[in-house]
Amino acid sequence: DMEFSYPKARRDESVVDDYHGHKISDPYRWLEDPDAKETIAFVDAQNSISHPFIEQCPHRQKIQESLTEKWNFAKYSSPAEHGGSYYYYCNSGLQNQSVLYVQDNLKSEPRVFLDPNSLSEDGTLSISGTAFSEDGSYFAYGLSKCGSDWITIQFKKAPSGEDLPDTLKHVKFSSMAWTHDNKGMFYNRYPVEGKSDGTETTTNLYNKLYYHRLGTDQDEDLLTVQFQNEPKWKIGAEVSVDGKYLLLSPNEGCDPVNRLFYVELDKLPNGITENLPYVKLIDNFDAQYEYITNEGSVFTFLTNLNAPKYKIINIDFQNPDPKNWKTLVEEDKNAVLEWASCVNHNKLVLCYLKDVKNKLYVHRLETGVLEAEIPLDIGTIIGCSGRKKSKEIFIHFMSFLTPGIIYRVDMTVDKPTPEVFRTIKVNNFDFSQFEVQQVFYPSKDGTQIPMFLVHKKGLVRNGNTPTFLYGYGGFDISMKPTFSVSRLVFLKDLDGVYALANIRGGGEYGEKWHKSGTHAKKQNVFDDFHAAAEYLINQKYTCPKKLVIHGQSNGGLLVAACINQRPELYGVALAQVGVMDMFRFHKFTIGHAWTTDFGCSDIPEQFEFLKKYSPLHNIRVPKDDIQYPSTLLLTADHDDRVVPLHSLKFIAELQHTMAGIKKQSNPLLIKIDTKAGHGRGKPTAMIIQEQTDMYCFILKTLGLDWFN
Ligand SMILES: O=C([C@@H]1CCCN1C(=O)CCn1c(=O)c(-c2ccccc2)nc2ccccc21)N1CCCC1
Repeated sequence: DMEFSYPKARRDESVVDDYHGHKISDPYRWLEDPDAKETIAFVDAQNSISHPFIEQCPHRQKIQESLTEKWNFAKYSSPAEHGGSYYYYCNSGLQNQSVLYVQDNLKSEPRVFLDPNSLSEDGTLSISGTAFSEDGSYFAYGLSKCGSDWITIQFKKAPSGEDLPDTLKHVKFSSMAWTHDNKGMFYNRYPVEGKSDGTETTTNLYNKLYYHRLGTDQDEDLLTVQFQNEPKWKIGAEVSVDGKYLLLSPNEGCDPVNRLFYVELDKLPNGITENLPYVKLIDNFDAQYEYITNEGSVFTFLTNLNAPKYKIINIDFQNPDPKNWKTLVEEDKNAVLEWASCVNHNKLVLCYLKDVKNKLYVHRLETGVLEAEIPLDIGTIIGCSGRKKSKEIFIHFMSFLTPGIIYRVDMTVDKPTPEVFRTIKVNNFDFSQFEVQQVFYPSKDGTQIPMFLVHKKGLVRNGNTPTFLYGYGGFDISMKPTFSVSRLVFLKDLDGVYALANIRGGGEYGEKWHKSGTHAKKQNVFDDFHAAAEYLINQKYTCPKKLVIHGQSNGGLLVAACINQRPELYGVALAQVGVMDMFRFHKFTIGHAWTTDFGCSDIPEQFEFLKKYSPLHNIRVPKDDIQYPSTLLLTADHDDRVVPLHSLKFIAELQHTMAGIKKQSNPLLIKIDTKAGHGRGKPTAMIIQEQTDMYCFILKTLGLDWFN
C-alpha cells in the first residue's frame, strides 16, 4: 500500500473554546472560511492526492462505461393532471435533468413544457419545487444552481409554457401556495445578508412569508406573516382545497411537530395585505398536524398526537376545543401511517409502512371506514398523484429489483384496483439472477433491527464476499427499498452483497423509533450499525476487510462516528457530506434546525452526550495493530445544507493524527467537488462521475478485480 504523505495543514492551537468548563481546542477553525486563500489551498492540496488515487484505478474507464451504459434507460414520473392537461417528467436516459412534458390527454402527443437542460450547459441548474395555480393556467417553479438550497422562482403560462417575467429571488425552504383566484402565490424568503450563492455558511434565520401578485415586481410583494421573536421558525403555508383558508404551520426544527394557525381569506376586508391576522388553532409543538382536506369548517389532519405511528383526526374550526376533536382513523400499532390523500371528493388514500414495506388502503372520508386495499408487491410507493377533484390516482412503485411501475387507479369503483400505466425498463439486465431478503438482527441492547439484503441467487456464504452496508439513522427518515442501477452493477460485476440497515433514528417504526436514535440516545444508532456489520460477519457474508460502509448527510456522521468507535470492524468507509463537528453545526446555514435530533453544545447536558461521539472530537490512534479503514470523504463547494467545513476539519484532524503512524497504510482521503451541493438536483453526468469515483476507491482499497 502507498505510504501517504498528507498535506500539512496549519494547526492554530490558540483557538480554544470553553464549553461549560471544558476547554476544547479547534485548531482547524480557519477552515470554516470557504473563501480564505488558505482554505482554497487546503482543498486543492487534498484534491491533488485524492484525484490521482481514484483516477489511477486500472478499471476506471470500464467502470464509467458500464455505469453509463446501465444508467441509460428512460425514467418517468407519474402523470399529474392540472387544468385538464397531464404533466409528467421524463429523462430519456442520460439527460442531466429530467424534462417536464405536457399532453392534452393520457394518449395524446406530449410536448416539452419545461426543459431545464436548455437552461445550463452542464446541467447544474435544476428544478426545485413546483406549483400549478388552482385552474392550471399558471405554473411556478423553483430553480436551484449547483445544488444549493437557494432557489429563484419563475413562472409560466400553462399549458402553453410561455414564460412570464415574474422572478422571485432569495427564496429558501419555501412553500408555494396559490390563492384560488389565480392572482398570486404565497412563498418564503430569508433576509438578504451578503453572499447567498450556496457557498456561504451564514445562518438562515427569520424566515418570512410573502405574497406575490402575478405581474408585479418582487419588491412590491406583501410581507404577510413573520415571527420576529422566533428566529428559528419556518412558516409552512398552504391554501385549503376550497380556497377559503390560508393554513400556516410554523415549525422550528426537523421534528414532526408544528403549530397550526389560519386565516379566513374570504373574510379579509381588504383582501391580502401585510401582517395578515391569523387565528391560533394549535399553539404548541406537542405534535404534527398535516392538512389533508376540509369540508367547510371541518378539517382533516394526519397527526402523531398521542399516536407515535400516526392517525387521522377531524377538527371543526367552529368548535376548536381539543375535547371536540374526533378520530377518523385510529393509529395502527403495527404500521406507520406515512401519508394520506383525499381523492374523488369522498375517499381517503392511506399509505402505511409495515416492516419497511408500503401498503395502500382506501377509506371513506365521511366515516373513516376502510373500503379496500390496493394490492402491491413488496416495495415502496415513491409517488402518488391525485387530488380531491381527481377521479383517478397514479402511484409510482419501486423496489430493489423493480426499476419502477406506474399504476393508474380508478377511484370511482368500489374495489379500486391498480392497472399498469407504465413500466420502467432497464435494458439487458436479468433481475431474475438476484434475490432480496429481509432479516432482523439484535442490536447491543437487544432491539431487533430490520435489514434488507440483496445479492445474486445461490450466493455461497464463505465470509469473503464484498459487502456494501448503507445506513442513515435520523430525522424520522425511513430507508426504504428503491432501485439503483449502480448498486446492481456492484452486485453483478463484483458478486457483492448490498445491505440496507434500518437503524434507529429513522421513521421506520414511527416517532418512538425516531426518538430512540436522538439526543442522549444517538449512540443507539451507531450500535445498531455496528451490530449490522457484526451480523454480516458472523453470518459469514463477509469479513471486516471486505466490508464497505456508506452514508450521506446524517449518514456521513454515522460512518465517521462508526470508524472512530470500531475501526477494526470496517474495511472501507465512504462518508458523504457528513456532519462532523457536533459542537458547532448549529452555527451554519440551516444547522440550527437539526438540534431536534442532535441537541446543542450550548446546553451543558447536551454538550456531554455530543462530546462522546462528535466525529471531529473522537479521532485517536487505534490500539494495537488496528488502523482506520480506507476512508474517502466526499463533499462539494455549493453544499449549503451540510457546509463542507465539517469534512475539511475532520480529514485534517484524521490525517494529522495518523500521519507517520506506520500501521496506518489504508488511505485517508477527501474529494471536494465544484459546482455541486448536498445532492439534490445533481446532473446525471456528475452522478455517474461520483459513482465511478466511489467504485474506483472501493476496487483499489478492496484489491478487487472488476469484471463484467
Ligand atoms: O438536511 C438535513 C435535515 C434532515 C432532513 C431534512 N433536513 C433539513 O435540514 C431540512 C432543511 N429544511 C429545513 O430545515 C426547513 C426548516 C424547518 C424548520 C425551521 C427552519 C427551516 N424547511 C425546509 C423546507 C424544504 C427543504 C428543506 C428544509 N440534515 C443534514 C444533516 C443533518 C440533518
